[in-house]
Amino acid sequence: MIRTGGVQQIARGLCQIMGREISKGNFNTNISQMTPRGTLQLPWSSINSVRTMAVLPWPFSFQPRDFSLPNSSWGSDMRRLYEHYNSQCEVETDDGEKKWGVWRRLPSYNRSLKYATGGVYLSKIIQSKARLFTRNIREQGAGFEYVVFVNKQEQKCVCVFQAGHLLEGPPGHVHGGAIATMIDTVTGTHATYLSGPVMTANLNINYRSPISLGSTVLLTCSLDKKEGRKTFVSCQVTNTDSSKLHTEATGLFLSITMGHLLGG
Ligand SMILES: CCCCCCCCCCCCCCCC(=O)SCCNC(=O)CCNC(=O)[C@H](O)C(C)(C)COP(=O)(O)OP(=O)(O)OC[C@H]1O[C@@H](n2cnc3c(N)ncnc32)[C@H](O)[C@@H]1OP(=O)(O)O
Repeated sequence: MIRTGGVQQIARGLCQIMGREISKGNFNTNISQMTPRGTLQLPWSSINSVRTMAVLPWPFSFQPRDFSLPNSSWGSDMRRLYEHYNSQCEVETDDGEKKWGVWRRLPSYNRSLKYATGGVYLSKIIQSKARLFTRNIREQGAGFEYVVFVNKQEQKCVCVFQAGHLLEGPPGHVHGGAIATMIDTVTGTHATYLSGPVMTANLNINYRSPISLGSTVLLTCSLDKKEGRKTFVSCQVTNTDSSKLHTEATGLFLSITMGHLLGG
């Protein structure tokens, strides 16, 4: 149920972007409802008093850049693994129809919900400058280059991650905080995919072997269990053929309402 004015504002804002209207009702999106073209199928059937609701564009900004698509900074490992999973995202049936495959590539933008106020600190001026932490470095290849694919059947996801030169920790190697950031991002995205909006409550990380700066690694996440509002996810960071373990982690994610994000 919509509980706060802020949530209603978001719902209205999203609908206004799309030139549609909503008066009241539920607003609980799940990124598993994204369609092949990166649009989002909102659960409009659960919204009362809604006029013409159908498939709406992903509610970030107008024609946002999708950072999960290949760019010229991607090395051969990054491209090869992207192709490996991307080729399994869509399959062609005997009668030539395109259908989802076992994997889905999740689009990635530099701003999540545009209308989140973030409480009193995120003024309208600051809000317009807010950016997703992992997507805030303009230079391609300098920071976090990554793409996430999810496999709903197996309730797992993989992230292909190429660590840029601005992520240095120990000389020539990736900073532990940058690795933790990627683990939080990918496990959090996976938990959101499985359970809807969540926040990280607990993250345990063991660093087993350093990651060379500029190299590409795989983050593989799987669902351990779901208990009420709790989603438990584990994650392994390995080299590209999974023969070497770099990092392993477990995370607890708690389902939240949109009001929790808005401070409402
Ligand atoms: C949204 C739309 C998405 C759109 C798609 C966009 C995709 C774009 C990708 C970006 C992906 C980035 C992903 C980053 C994700 C973050 O980094 S989130 C930021 C870091 N996390 C935070 O700031 C969270 C801060 N903490 C909190 O807000 C609150 O503590 C929480 C986590 C919401 C929980 O509070 P609460 O809801 O009041 O829950 P509470 O009643 O305290 O506890 C409920 C249960 O959980 C247990 N629990 C709570 N905390 C813990 C804990 N730390 N350890 C163990 N148990 C715990 C309690 O013991 C309790 O258990 P039971 O007694 O029920 O068995």
